[in-house]
Amino acid sequence: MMRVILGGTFDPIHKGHEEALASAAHELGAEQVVLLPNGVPPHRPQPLASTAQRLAMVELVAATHANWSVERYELEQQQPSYMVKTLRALRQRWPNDSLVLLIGDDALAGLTSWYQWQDLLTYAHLGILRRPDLKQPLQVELAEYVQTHQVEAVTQLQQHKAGCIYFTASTIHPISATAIRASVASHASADNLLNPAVRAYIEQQQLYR
Ligand SMILES: Nc1ncnc2c1ncn2[C@@H]1O[C@H](COP(=O)(O)OP(=O)(O)OP(=O)(O)O)[C@@H](O)[C@H]1O
Ligand SMILES: O=C(O)c1ccc[n+]([C@@H]2O[C@H](COP(=O)([O-])O)[C@@H](O)[C@H]2O)c1
Repeated sequence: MMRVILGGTFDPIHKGHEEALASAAHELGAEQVVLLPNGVPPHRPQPLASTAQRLAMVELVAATHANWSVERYELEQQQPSYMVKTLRALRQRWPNDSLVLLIGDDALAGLTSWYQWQDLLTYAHLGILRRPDLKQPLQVELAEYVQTHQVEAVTQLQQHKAGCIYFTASTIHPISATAIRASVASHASADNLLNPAVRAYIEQQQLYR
């Protein structure tokens, strides 16, 4: 069985996340889709919404798709959310599954700053979502690493449980949570960028105003 995982701050979760995830899951033939909200993001300012609110929004989105679930592991930890530690824990829980961690290619460009980044592939594959406007070349060490582990066929992700890097066909829509928070704060409409259930929740909780 294959599980695709998208980790994020989700402040809030938006259609960019939702559509990229649905399309990548379809392309890879994944049976399960896992949304992984982080607890204490190690690498960025802390979220505006509370942990409970971010979790509620992610759960509203998961509920609108068959086979999508929310993984609370990082929310239950007191320490910063280091992905390698999370994947190690998820690997113990799902020893026989193919696990594919999806990240944007902007995140890939910064991968060497992640805690123990070279161990990520011990526990999962990396599936890369492409940002068409990003033409930033990878630094040499990372480019070589990618070349060593890159596979061209989805079947290789299905046949192995971890260890491969695969560039998905799904591209990143130019939607960001930062822009959505700014729109809500200035009373501009972000309606078509959000799942309707999340839109209603933000309104009801008076978030980002
Ligand atoms: N529009 C998008 N399409 C596809 N993937 C996205 C999009 N926006 C973010 N992602 C990916 O989703 C993951 C989690 O993103 P995150 O929660 O930080 O959202 P964000 O919109 O980038 O937030 P912020 O603007 O607050 O930084 C990352 O791997 C990121 O590359
Ligand atoms: O493990 C790390 O060191 C690490 C460093 C940066 C980001 N992450 C995780 O990567 C995912 C995407 O993060 P972002 O906000 O950089 O798009 C999210 O789940 C973060 O918690 C993880």
